Amino acid sequence: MASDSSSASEQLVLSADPKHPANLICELCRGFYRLGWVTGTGGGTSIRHHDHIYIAPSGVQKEMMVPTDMFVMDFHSKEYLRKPQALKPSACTPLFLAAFTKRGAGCCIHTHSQWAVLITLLVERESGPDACFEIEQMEMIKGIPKGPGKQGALSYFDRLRIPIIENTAQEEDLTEALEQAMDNYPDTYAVLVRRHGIYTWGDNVHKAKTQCECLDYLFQVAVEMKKLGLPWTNASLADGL
Ligand SMILES: CSCCC(=O)C(=O)COP(=O)(O)O
Ligand SMILES: [Zn+2]
Repeated sequence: MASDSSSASEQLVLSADPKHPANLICELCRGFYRLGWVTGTGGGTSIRHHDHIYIAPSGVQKEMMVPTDMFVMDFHSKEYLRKPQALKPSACTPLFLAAFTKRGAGCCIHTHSQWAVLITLLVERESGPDACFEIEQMEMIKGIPKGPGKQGALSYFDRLRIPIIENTAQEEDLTEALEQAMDNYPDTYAVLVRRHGIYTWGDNVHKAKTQCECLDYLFQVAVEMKKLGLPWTNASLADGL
């Protein structure tokens, strides 16, 4: 029979509600796996629900996870309230925390999408604060909000800018650069990681997921445009790029 403390720990993740964060993370990751976003154990997602942060384990097949695999952290103390035995929390945890603390996000998604990776290789600008992917006059730009504290979404004629940071040997070592990119691009809801993928976040799960879908669509279109010699922005059209 389970002890009181182990059953209290299970209560944090066991629910018949499909919208419970522990159920949602498993369901979302199964969908993301089918899109090629979280294959080979890479990528993942984390949800903040009130004062609880739900975090997947590290190095596991993200499409095979069950709710009892989830770690739960207290948002304020950053103490783990639940630590499944023999598992480690995702190496992406400090990056997810940056989205929750610096941006007030309710959900953060990390993908290893090949379209995101290709975009980081196609952006010609050098590394540093100016390294960013830019695109305009694409319908799916309208799926991205204008910025934290701003009303509404970008318009078709707005230019979408997604900063790019350089990859590091260890996932957690990306945290400082990700936070710097958030400061340099106060309106951004995503940061690309060169030769690695993307971190994107939203106010809630629905927004993080749909924003991630819009971005991935734009990255795929942009890669195909590049192959056809088509410019991503009017400025590059004027420059003859
Ligand atoms: C082959 S995946 C390499 C690690 C990585 O980039 C990643 O996103 C997964 O981290 P986790 O600790 O959640 O497995
Ligand atoms: Zn990764």
